[in-house]
Amino acid sequence: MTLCILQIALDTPLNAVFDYRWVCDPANLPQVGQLALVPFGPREVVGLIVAVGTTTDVPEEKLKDALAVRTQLAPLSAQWLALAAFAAEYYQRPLGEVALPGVPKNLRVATTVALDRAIKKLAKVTDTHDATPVGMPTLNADQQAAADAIAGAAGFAPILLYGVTGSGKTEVYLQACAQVLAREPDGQILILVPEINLTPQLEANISARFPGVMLATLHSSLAEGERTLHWLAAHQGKARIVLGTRLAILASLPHLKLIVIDEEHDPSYKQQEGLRYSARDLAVWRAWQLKIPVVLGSATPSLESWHHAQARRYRKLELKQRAVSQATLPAVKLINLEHDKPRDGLTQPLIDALKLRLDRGEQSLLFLNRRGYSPVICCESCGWVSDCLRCTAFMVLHKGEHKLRCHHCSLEMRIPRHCPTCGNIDLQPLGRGTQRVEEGLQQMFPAARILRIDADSTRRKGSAQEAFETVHRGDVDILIGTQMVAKGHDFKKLTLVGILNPDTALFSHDYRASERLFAQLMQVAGRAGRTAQTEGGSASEVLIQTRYPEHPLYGAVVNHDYDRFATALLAEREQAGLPPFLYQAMLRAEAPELAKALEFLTAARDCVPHEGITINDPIPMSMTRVYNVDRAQLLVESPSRPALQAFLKVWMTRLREMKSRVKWSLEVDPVDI
Ligand SMILES: Nc1ncnc2c1ncn2[C@@H]1O[C@H](COP(=O)(O)OP(=O)(O)OP(=O)(O)O)[C@@H](O)[C@H]1O
Ligand SMILES: [Zn+2]
Repeated sequence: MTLCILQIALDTPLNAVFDYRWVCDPANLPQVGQLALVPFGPREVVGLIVAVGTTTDVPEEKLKDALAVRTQLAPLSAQWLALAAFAAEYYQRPLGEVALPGVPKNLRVATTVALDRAIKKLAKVTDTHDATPVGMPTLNADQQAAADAIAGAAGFAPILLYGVTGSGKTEVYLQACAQVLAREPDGQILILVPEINLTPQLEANISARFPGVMLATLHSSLAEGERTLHWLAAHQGKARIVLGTRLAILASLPHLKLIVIDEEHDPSYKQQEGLRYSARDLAVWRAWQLKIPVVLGSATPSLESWHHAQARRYRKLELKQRAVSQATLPAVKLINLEHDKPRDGLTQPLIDALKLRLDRGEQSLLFLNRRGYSPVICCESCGWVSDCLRCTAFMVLHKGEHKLRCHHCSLEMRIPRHCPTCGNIDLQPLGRGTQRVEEGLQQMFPAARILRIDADSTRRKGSAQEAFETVHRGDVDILIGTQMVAKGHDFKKLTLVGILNPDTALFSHDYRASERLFAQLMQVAGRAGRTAQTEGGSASEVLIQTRYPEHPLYGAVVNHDYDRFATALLAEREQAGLPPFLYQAMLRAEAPELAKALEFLTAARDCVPHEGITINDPIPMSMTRVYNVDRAQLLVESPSRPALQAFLKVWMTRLREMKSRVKWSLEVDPVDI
């Protein structure tokens, strides 16, 4: 028997790896990348073996024995470990906190029942290795050129697939996949989409196209058993295509040959808690590491990717036209709310346009990025408003449920019968959310089939998919929804899009707000007119209700002019010294009192020398209080990424040593400022 010392990474905030003793047959030495069960405090936890040695600094009497090594599972590859190590270092988190959550929960428990079951189940799947595509449509010349360029790219090749909405980017991905799978008999492909809701549509497409290929999906709403099975299928190389949301970027894919990120501009690729990573950025790093192509697809690329393409670090492939012949981009019109006063939130031109679609049996989409009935209720006699008791936010009226609800801390209360301050019984809803628009529409068009899709209407598992299927079947006349309906979906009968209240984002303090608003409007507008105009049917159009029709952002949407808008925004950013010309990190602190959070950040600001790094003053976050804690932030900036990284490393060590009771976190490349 041989005694070895296993160095193990565990999912804990402690920035360290832990040594354990393991006695085994020398023919069966544990390997780096294997999972092991170990005692940790009072618990038994599964960790990841990152080194196997013979010595340790831990005194003999303190050294504990590992309990088991999961030999039935092939080790995670050195490349996967390098990806986790990179993410840990770049985002300044302990390795274990990055690596272990990437492994399904079922494999991180004391028993191996679930693991053994999944292994057995997968052993029965026979892989035909037949990647012959079925029913591949003939691509247009631009699509074909793009697909060939992607499939033909050698080595590390970041590619921006810039194609207008409805230009058939999906077909380009599938065609490129077909070529890669045919060429690489074991090759695997990773396709990322920003929203779970987009997976069923694409999953169906991929399965129909490649019936002989095993497809695995990875997203947060899988049941644990399924997740284990799919993760394992990817890890064993059996799943040749893996389709997932951002978390899939950390999947183990031993034969990865191509990564596709659809709607690469989408903010959902950024994880906003725990390990605050950008799946898009990690994808580019992973492609670089493996020397493979990575495709970033969008009609409205992020300014970061656009900037890389302009500087020729990314290759730009363009699809200028809609894929379906005679389908054209919709005409975008601005309706000035100063002249056309809305009734139930809808102006007359929009009401007329809706009527026309109803008469012709076509679909319309109304987009309003605000759920609930109204964002606040108020008392007109004393000025009381429905503030949340725990947050700097209003409680939103949910009329159907007779409730006020805070969208930040989920506090709920019954709608007061009279004003809590002055007793006035006439409390008024102020402003309009999707439920209120839905109610108005029902009164206006009693015979129409109206469907609302937002986080409230799709709470039940599977209900979002059902709702989208109803729209695809054509059983809906007017669809009203939040950003959930804005992206990616290919609604074939839709000829009208109405955009109800986009102005608020024009005046945000966040410099990214206009980039986001522009992308969102272009995306939602892009849901209209994706098939050819039928005889006697309507030309597709988009009506935007605004108080600022002269704003250049709307002008760019009217002209479908991403190029000019992006170029102007980039020039502004360069002049103002903002990303992507500058690198940032945000330190956030939260405490029961704002003063404590600010005090911590002030101490943090001064605790290490920071030449070449700008550290701004600590400020309260714009929504200061959430769930009874006050939050403040400190922005750190540098024109050099390596300089910022070097500083962060020293700074984080120092901050951990401070052992402050204030809860704090760091976000590298923050997206919400
Ligand atoms: N070569 C082709 N011939 C005919 N139809 C096509 C072709 N390529 C794509 N299509 C069809 O065009 C429509 C739009 O394609 P797709 O949804 O891939 O667009 P997209 O570029 O991803 O758009 P978006 O950015 O808006 O999501 C789909 O209905 C698709 O089936
Ligand atoms: Zn609240």
